[in-house]
Amino acid sequence: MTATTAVPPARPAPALHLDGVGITFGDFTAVEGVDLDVRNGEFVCLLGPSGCGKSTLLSVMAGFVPPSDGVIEMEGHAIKGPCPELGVVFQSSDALFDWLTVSDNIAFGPRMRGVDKARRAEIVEEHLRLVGLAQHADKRPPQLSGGMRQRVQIARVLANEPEIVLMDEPFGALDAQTRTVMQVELDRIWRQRQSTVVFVTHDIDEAIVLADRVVVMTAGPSAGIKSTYQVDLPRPRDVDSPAFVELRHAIREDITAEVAKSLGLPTAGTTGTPEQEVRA
Ligand SMILES: Nc1ncnc2c1ncn2[C@@H]1O[C@H](COP(=O)(O)OP(=O)(O)OP(=O)(O)O)[C@@H](O)[C@H]1O
Repeated sequence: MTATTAVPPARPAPALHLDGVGITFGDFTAVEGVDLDVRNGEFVCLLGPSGCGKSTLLSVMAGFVPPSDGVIEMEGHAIKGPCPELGVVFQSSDALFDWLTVSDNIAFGPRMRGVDKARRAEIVEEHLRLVGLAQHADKRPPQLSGGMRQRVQIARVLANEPEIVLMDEPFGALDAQTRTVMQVELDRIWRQRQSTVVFVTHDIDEAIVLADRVVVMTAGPSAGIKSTYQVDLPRPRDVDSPAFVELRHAIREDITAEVAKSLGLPTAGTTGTPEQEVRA
């Protein structure tokens, strides 16, 4: 007779795993001791005071900069540099090729990967539809508005079918109305694609509208994770709902405390405690 032992199914490695990540520039420590797991299909927003190290942390996740300390892995493998599995959307749409049409900008990545012409045409059509730019396929980026250019950038990144999309304040340069529309659009696109997203912003409402989890960073230097908020509100989110307003208030207090600390001001009346987990 043979004895059998039930083996629990292996848990898939997180999409992104950061363990004790630190980033220094010379003798300046920008980020220190960051532990963070991002699940597959999760939308995580990194929020924090200006200059705390959000973009720096994102650059490390993108493989642009190696961490000075700690480990960073994608699906269980060390990130050694930029790779097609990691798509990056920047704040400015300067990364677009102004001399190419919208279609050709979207087709660029697949062409570089050797995708044949017929399949490229399908990818372009699908992504033009996804970002609502089918009517503008033959225009060039300078002929588009800021919001449209950002949608081209998003389409171009998604056309490469990255496992993880890293976004560094992609709507930061847009006016308030366009920004709100883009947040709704991105929420819709993400729900359709269910990609893993890490999104940097300093806009609290933007983070709550988009995220499954909001990660609030401490003020630098040596910035780390102050608190995380699991956002379980139904999508699309109602910015005027009591739960949204309450969460906005809690996060604002958290960040205000960090800004005050960095300016050497008193922080009485704030709620933040290190690494707290809050559900909304
Ligand atoms: N290449 C570099 N050399 C030296 N210091 C740097 C470098 N890049 C970033 N820093 C410093 O690291 C800190 C974090 O910068 P970072 O741009 O990541 O902040 P941030 O949170 O994204 O800011 P913001 O919200 O204003 O965009 C800042 O003090 C910045 O001056």
